[in-house]
Amino acid sequence: MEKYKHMPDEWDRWLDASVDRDCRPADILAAMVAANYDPAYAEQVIGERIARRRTGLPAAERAPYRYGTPRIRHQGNLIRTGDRDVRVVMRLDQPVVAVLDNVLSDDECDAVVALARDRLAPSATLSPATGENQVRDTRTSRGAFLPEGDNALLRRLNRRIAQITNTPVEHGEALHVLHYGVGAEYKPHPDYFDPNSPGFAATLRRGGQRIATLIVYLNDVEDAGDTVFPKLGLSVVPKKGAAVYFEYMNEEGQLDEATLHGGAPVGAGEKWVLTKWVRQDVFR
Ligand SMILES: O=C(O)CCC(=O)C(=O)O
Ligand SMILES: [Fe+2]
Repeated sequence: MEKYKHMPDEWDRWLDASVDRDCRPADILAAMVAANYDPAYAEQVIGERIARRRTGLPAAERAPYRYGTPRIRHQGNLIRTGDRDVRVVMRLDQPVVAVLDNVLSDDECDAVVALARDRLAPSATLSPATGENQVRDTRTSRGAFLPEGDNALLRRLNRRIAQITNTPVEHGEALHVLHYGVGAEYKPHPDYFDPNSPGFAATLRRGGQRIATLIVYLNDVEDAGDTVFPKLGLSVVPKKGAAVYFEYMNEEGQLDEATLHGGAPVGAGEKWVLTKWVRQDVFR
């Protein structure tokens, strides 16, 4: 039977009551999954409900995001890094999104793919409700973190990306590679962690909130697989060595929901990306 991805009023009231009684998120989730709810859907609504109870405000009633000066800086179309001239192709200011070219050379892209290929594992997502890492149909790619260690290429890329994002290198998480086969996708999501979701407390202690993301395309995709921003009607088409940058936390700690994005299903061929998520503080 098809799993439920919406809730009748009766269940809605049950969920409110369970949250009000401080039931354990894992128990609420287990009850919903036993009643045939889609697990990813259940985690999402439970996380949101707890978050709403803690802030007392639904998302629509919070203060609108205030835009400051974008972190990323360029002169003309140029971002000069220590070892490579990166080009800005497109910039949007609200939300802050930029499309960059010439971020990695073809050889660097191939070398990163070669490094990651044998380390891939099914991509997991962190449950907003329980904080567990789970494999869900919202994310059907395979991925691997690439800790820098003593790898000269990764070290160079981490430094270059820190210069592009104008953030300290220590604030970056380890580089992360994703591989999508035909039909694989990453459904729209924010990259930041809702600070009120109980499942995200542990990761938020490791360097604070995520503030910005750089996604570098490591190959040309035969068909589709765009990075989509559904609230903007924007699709960034993968191009080997190019990248999309976006930022979503300002100095006041507000989070920009307009940066919701996903990896659309790959139509033909395969898609490889390299992601850098940047934290507020030193990431440990
Ligand atoms: O594959 C994409 O285009 C999006 C990847 C993504 O959203 C991420 O790595 O956070
Ligand atoms: Fe993302």
